[in-house]
Amino acid sequence: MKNVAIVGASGYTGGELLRMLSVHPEVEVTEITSRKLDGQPVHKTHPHIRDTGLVFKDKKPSDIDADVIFTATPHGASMKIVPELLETGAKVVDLSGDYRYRNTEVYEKWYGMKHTDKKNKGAFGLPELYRDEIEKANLVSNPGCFPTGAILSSYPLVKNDLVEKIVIDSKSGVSGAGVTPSGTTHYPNIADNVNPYKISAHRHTSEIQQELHGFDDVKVSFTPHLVPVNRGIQTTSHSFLKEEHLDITPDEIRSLYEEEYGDEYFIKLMDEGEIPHLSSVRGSNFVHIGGFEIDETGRIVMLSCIDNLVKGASGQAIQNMNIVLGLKEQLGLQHLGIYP
Ligand SMILES: NC(=O)C1=CN([C@@H]2O[C@H](COP(=O)(O)OP(=O)(O)OC[C@H]3O[C@@H](n4cnc5c(N)ncnc54)[C@H](OP(=O)(O)O)[C@@H]3O)[C@@H](O)[C@H]2O)C=CC1
Ligand SMILES: CC(=O)N[C@@H](CCC(=O)OP(=O)(O)O)C(=O)O
Repeated sequence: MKNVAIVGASGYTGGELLRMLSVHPEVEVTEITSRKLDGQPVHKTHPHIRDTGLVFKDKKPSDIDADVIFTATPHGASMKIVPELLETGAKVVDLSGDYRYRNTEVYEKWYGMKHTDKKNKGAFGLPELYRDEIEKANLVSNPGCFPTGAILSSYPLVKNDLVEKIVIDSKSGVSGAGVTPSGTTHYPNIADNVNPYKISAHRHTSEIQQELHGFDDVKVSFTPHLVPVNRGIQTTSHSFLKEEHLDITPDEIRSLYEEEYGDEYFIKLMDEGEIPHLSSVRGSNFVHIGGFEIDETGRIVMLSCIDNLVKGASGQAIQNMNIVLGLKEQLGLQHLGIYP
């Protein structure tokens, strides 16, 4: 058994890590930290996590003793904590945006703050693309929730150099905004509504661009929307074919996805005409990808659905932990979505 600690365990992704790790056969959560809940039993905050004996502690990072530590903390906070955690000899999986950028200047521009830890570099924790790097890493930087669905559903198109521009439109459940209530997440503003936000400059644009732009300078734009569901991200990507590829067929597009993801346990490609739904992936680490249609203007329409708290955060973080520990990648993550 390996010991696991969760820093910032009072938040939504912390709770989700606890839920999923409770049935993991090879690891045990031994420490959970919170600054404000010091001394409180876990179920007072996460009522579904019972009988663990776990109590929140307000601990200094250097006093945490575990084989793997998840930092489920906001960006800006993680980079202050992670260097000390790495010095304990633990492997760290960070859920924030702090270590996702190969170029910290891009981070500083989009997050509007100085990066205070330029020494430690994280492997980008999207296993379907970077498994080999993750395997060797001491620090894994879990991707953002929107980028996970957006990158995976567009990657085969850019890898094969087919498109010149991608316009990504995503709808997110409200748990994506974290545990702290705000005006934006207030029930009357959310219910019966669809709220576009940060319509041309959401920070995840830069993360998606980092992963997709490198291929022949494809132009990537992104707009998120809040929808009245607790969990899930539905993404529709409009990719515009290059002039020289206008004769490609939907079947040929599908074959590229089958080639890329055929062996990927967590990626399910929908049948022809089948639309992926949030209700099929909720609570699971699966990504459902569909679409594969091309309209008269040469626009490929791709669709993806994930659970933002699972494949978009804590599930993917556990997938990364499994890889780092040399365990079977699916351990503790095999359960299906809770349809309907
Ligand atoms: N929610 C989601 O769907 C996703 C979230 N993420 C990222 O994962 C991370 C955690 O997200 P989420 O669980 O939703 O966030 P929450 O806001 O729900 O929880 C974060 C927790 O971090 C602790 N915290 C806040 N500030 C600090 C600080 N300065 N130092 C130490 N601890 C601090 C708080 O605990 P306390 O006050 O008790 O100490 C808080 O409960 C964030 O970086 C987020 O951007 C990534 C993908 C998806
Ligand atoms: C619905 C909602 O508010 N979602 C968050 C993104 C989720 C997230 O946590 O992103 P990082 O890990 O990159 O911080 C947002 O748009 O800021």
